[in-house]
Parts: sequence; C-alpha cells; structure tokens
Amino acid sequence: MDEQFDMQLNIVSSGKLKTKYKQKFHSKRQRVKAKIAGKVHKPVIKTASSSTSNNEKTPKTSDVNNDNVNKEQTKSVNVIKPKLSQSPLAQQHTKKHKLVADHESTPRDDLPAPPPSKVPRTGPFISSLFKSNPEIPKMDCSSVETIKEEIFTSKKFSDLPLNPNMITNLEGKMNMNNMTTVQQLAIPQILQGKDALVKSQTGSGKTLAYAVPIVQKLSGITPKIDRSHGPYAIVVVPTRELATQSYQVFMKICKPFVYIVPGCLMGGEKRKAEKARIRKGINILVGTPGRLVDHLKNTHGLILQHVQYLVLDEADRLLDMGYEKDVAEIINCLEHNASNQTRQTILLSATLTEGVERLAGITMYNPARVSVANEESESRIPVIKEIKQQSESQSVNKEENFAVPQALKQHFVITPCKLRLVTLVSFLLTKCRFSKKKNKIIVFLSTQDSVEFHHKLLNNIFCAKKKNTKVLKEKSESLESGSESEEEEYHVTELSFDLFKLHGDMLQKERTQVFEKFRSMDCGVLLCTDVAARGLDLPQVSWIIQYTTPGQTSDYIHRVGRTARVGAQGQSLLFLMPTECDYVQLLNEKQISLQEMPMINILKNLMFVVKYLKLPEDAKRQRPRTWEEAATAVHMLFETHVAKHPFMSELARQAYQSFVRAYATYPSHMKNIFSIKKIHLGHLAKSFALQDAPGKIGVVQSKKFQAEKAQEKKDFPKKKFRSNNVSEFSSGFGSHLGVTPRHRNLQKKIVQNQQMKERKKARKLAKKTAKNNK
Ligand SMILES: Nc1ncnc2c1ncn2[C@@H]1O[C@H](COP(=O)(O)OP(=O)(O)OP(=O)(O)O)[C@@H](O)[C@H]1O
Repeated sequence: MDEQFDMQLNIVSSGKLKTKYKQKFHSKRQRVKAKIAGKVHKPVIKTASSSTSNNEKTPKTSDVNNDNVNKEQTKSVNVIKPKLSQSPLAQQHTKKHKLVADHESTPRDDLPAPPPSKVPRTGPFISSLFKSNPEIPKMDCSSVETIKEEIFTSKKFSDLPLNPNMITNLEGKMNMNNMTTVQQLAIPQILQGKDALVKSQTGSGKTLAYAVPIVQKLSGITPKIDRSHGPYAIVVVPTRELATQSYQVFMKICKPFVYIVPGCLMGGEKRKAEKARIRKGINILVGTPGRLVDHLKNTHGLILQHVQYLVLDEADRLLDMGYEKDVAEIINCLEHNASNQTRQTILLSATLTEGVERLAGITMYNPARVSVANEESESRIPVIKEIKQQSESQSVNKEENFAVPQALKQHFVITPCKLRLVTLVSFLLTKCRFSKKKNKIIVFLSTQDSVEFHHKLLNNIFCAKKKNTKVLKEKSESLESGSESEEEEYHVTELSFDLFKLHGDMLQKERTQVFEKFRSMDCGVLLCTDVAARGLDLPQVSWIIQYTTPGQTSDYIHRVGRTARVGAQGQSLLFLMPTECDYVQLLNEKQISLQEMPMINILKNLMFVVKYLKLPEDAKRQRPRTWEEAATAVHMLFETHVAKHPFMSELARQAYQSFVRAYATYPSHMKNIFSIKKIHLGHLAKSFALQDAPGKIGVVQSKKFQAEKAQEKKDFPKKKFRSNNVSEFSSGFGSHLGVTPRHRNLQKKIVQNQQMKERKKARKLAKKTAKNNK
C-alpha cells in the first residue's frame, strides 16, 4: 500500500509535472509573486509528515485555480490519504523524523510550492525501510520447564579400569579431570562389549565417551596390534570437519600407544594419497560415509577382517542427509568381510530420532541405551540415574523433548522482513566492534548462496583489508570522539572485523583453513550453512545466530549447541519474521525456553555505527539523527553497493532465489508457520539489498514461461545431469582440486543457456518455415 503511496509521490515529482509547472511559472521571481497572489497550492503530499498548523496554512483544493497541475495533485492526495495507516513503528517514525534516504519531501513554509523532488526518478523504485511493515506481535515469554542434564560428575577417569598410561594422558596432558555424565555412563558399557545407543546433549563429551573405551580395548589386545592388520575400528561421521576433529581426538588419546594408528578419509582429499595411507596401515579409520564406501569397494589394500568396532557419530544427521544407503553399504561390507568375531556398534547423537532407532534395530544387538537426560523424573532434578536398559521392542518416544546446555541463554528477535539485514549487521557490529568483551559468533543461514552473498557484502563494506586501517579504540572513547574515517576511498575503515564463511561448496583446502583459523581465534564471525551445525567443537563461541530458522527442532538444538559447551557460558539469538512467531510456541512445546530481545534494542546501536560510515553523497548532507535514520542510511549503503556492482547484484539475486526455494522445503507440520505465501517478496528482496521488484528477480515465473519451458523439454529431451546444489554434507566425490562444483555448475549453466537459445532459434525457424509452407 505504502509503496503505491511512494509511487504516487514519484508521479507527482516526476518530470511531467515539473515541466508543466515550469511552463506556467518561468522564473523563481514569478513563482514568488504567484505565491503572494495566492495562485499556487502547496502540495498536500506533505500530509505524510505535516502538522495541522501547516495544513491550515495550505489553501484548500477548491481555492486553487482549476489547472492540470492541481488536478494531478488532488488526484494523488485522494489516493494517498487512506494509505497512511502504517505500523506503529512507521507512524512513530514518520511523525518525528525525515529519513535520510527517504523520497518524501517536507515542503517548507517560506517557499512557493516546489515539486517535492528536484530530480525526476528514473531508476528502480526504492521503498522505505520503515513503511508497510507488519506489526510485531506481543509474545508471551513465560519460561518453560526445561530438561536438565548435569554435565560433569564427581568421578574421575582413574575411577575406571583403564590403562594407567591412558589415565596419565587424559588427566595430565589433556586436562580432563572429571568425567562428564555421558562418559561415566557410556564408557563402562562399551568396555563390557555391549552395543550402545548414546544420547546426550551437545558439547557433553560424546567423542571421548566412545574413543576412550575403544583405544583402551585395542591397547589390551595381545599380541599387540599392528598397523599392517588394517582397521579395528571404523568411525563414520557426517561432515569432513567432524571427521578431522574426531581423528584429532583419536590422535591425542593414542599418544601413549604409538602402535595404534588412527587415520582419516574424507571427500575433497586426494584418493591416491589416501590409498597409499591405507596400504601403509590404519587401525582406527575415521571418515565421511561416501568416501568410506568408495575405499571399501575400490581399495584392495583395505583389510576388513579385524574390524571390531563400528561407530556412527551424529547418527541422525547421517540419516537426514541421505547417507542411509552408504551406511547400509558399510555394514554390508563389514558383514561380508569380517571374520567370525562379533562386532560392537555404537550410535551417538544429541537427538535420537525415529530413524536412528530404526537403524539401531537393524545394526545393534540388545543395545545399552545411554540417555543422560532426567526426562522421567517428576522433579526434573538434574541427578544422574542409572542407564536405562530397554529391549528393542520397547516403544520409541516420538514426541522427543530436547535437553540444551544449562548455561545457554536463548533469545529470539522479531524483525519485519525488510529490517532483517540491518538488524543482523547492527548485532554483529555491536558484538564485534563495540563490546568490551571479545565475541566469537556463528551465524547460520539457510543456503550456500545466502552465505556467499552476505559474506561478500559484509566483507566488501566492513571487513575488506584497507590501507591504514585504524584500530577502534574503546567504546567509551570512540563514542565521545565520534571520529570519522579519514580515508576517502572506502566507506569504512574502523568497523572491520574477522569474517569467515563455511559451506559445502567450498574447496576442501579452504574449508579446512577456515575451520582451523576460526577455531584458533577469540573474536570473529563465521557465516555458515548447517554444515557447521553438528558436532563441531569450536572453543569459546559466545553467540549463535540463527538468521534463518531450521527445518527441524533437532537442528535448532545442534546449532545452538556450538556454544555453551562442556559447562561454558553461551548465548543464542533466533531471527523470526512476524509471520513466524508461532515457532517460539513450537520450541516451547519441546521444552525449549527463549526470551525476546526487542529489535529496537539492536537497531539503536546503529547510531554508533553510522559515526564511522562514509555515507554516499546525497545522504551526507544530513547525518542520521535517529536510529531509524541510521538504519536507513546503513541499508542504503548496502543497496547502493549491490546496485553498483553487477556481480553483487547477481549474488543477491541468487541468494534471494535460493532463500525462496529453501523456504518451500519446511516439513509439512511447519508449513502453517513457514509459508512463502505469507512473505512479502518485495520486502524479502529488500532484505537482500535488492531494489528490483520480485517479478524481475525471476523466482515467480510466469505461467507462460513455465509452459514454454515444459514444451521445450518435450520437444528437445536432453540428458540428465546432476543437480547444481551440492549437498552440504557431500563426500566430495565430484570435487577436483582447483575447480569447485560451483565453478563447474556455472560453466554448465552458461553452456546450457547457449543450448537453450539455439533450441529456441531452431523452434522459431521451424515455426516460420511451417507458416511459409502453409
Ligand atoms: N571430561 C572432560 N573434561 C573436560 N573437557 C572435556 C571432557 N570431555 C570432553 N571434553 C571437551 O568437551 C568438548 C566437547 O566434546 P565433544 O565434541 O566430544 O562433545 P559432543 O557431545 O560430541 O558434542 P556434539 O553433540 O556437539 O557433537 C571438547 O572440547 C572436549 O575436549
């Protein structure tokens, strides 16, 4: 509605009206005379921000000469009036302030009525950031009774029947004094040789819970095991980063037992080098499913007859990501090749889904179920109970509730779609540049394209390495001085922070570098997809931001679980649009409690940010005085940057499109909350700093276009080729060094487009000749 209102303003301020106006009054002098004579009517457009007194001064339309100009103005007023109903936020804003980049003009009393804007608008229509936003609903944030899991126990590793060298290593070198609850419960079960189904909250030390007993058992085998025997244990994990991490844990634990050799196999690495390592001998094989299957099938040097342990870590993710087939193949291979000795299977996850239970039914024999959560206790006191032993036939708790770390503070913020980007940026800058505490933040986004776009945008504007970059002083100092950038060339010199990206379509080398670098930092921001949601143990992460809501509650748990690990403090922030508010209720039902963080509290900090921004020329005349103006100025900076650089525009468009596509994939029970129909696509485009109307962006394809495409497919059936979207959890079969799947897909796209054009031409030609023949 208000966009139409703005359009009306544009019409009024357009060249057409201006010419007519100029024709009537040639010079400024004549215009002043005309005003004195009462000939000119002040445009009523002012109503958007005018006061009553101003209106009183304005001659009524009926008083004005019946010329074309006034007809048009009257028309526009008639349309405008009913459209002034805005959200309280926008009303508050329009009453008080004039936005820096807004296209409204406030007529001055001392001048004869000028056309509202001096420059006729020719470019794309830019809507205001604070208009037409839906109201932010009031939320009931009464806290929910949460499931509690005690992390540490009073028991030490030395209380278990472990090899003294193992204990010295754990306590002396690895600084593991007390066992965590899951370790205390699971290790004895695994040492007894039982299959185990382990469920415990994120960051509770599940890796050691299986690594310690496995290495302990292997160290006890006589005669001593040798690397030439091949693997005794196979550990399957869903992501490459997790594979590296688990492998490193094994390396540390095996230090006192040099004859036990751990090894890591994962997608993205050179197969040839891996084969050579396998031939040399690996006793504990950690890997991603795809690459493991590849080696199990094709690497002849891989001897499987000694395999005694199979670990499926993050089992639910393995299934979610479609690795069920690969896991089944691994189990098949083991069954065909292993000698008669029984194999012990261990399944672990922070969330045990139905699928995992099914998998457990197939792969495990009467497993010990290790669940730390005190879910059945009436009092919900976090006291550790004994392991719950259940038979396979016992019913599965489908309505699973989730335990989150006790030291985790969870928040949500409701932002109208258009304000999402500025709110995110404001939050990141506040935490990274204006907070005395060092903050390490992980931001989860729904798609790889979205990660690419936001990374590039933030990097270009805030984080790119600049010449003479000054280090920002303490907040207090900087706020007082309000010093501005001395550098002409760039927008920002002092707001830079360390920014990283991680997603499944990056080269393995880059992924590993990012992982290692972000791991070692104590401050910085990682933008990532769900590839980093599971299992990653990144120390000192202080904030988890979920910029897009995950499809499953278990994903929510795993994402927030990257902070507040092993008893540390941590906070999380979930971004919701007003239409998505019911998601809080959904989380509450799963006993997850969140508190609201008002959006205004985040946006207000932009007042500090704008002091360091070198704003574009037109906005410079009037520096932002309110947080709304600051938000608009910052957002305009993004829009200008994206509009100016075709590459950025393309990235933004792709990110927008992939967001829309991803939004359509929420599971059916969440569709009532997450429906793309509820989202204003124009507002959504704005949250990707796009100025184009959604129609132009191309997601909403016309029926004609779709029909044409369908016809084309019929006429020219073509060979299938693999989807552009490489799974986040891709084993990397397709990746070759130097060329990412993204690059190959782009090349494919270009070739495809050319082919499509040629086909179109051929069709047209065929039609023409058919016509001529007739
Ligand atoms: N007994 C212990 N004492 C101190 N720190 C420990 C202990 N056990 C594990 N840790 C540390 O806790 C961190 C988390 O461990 P780990 O990654 O195994 O957790 P997790 O339960 O597998 O988490 P997620 O479910 O997220 O994968 C690691 O940094 C590990 O070194």
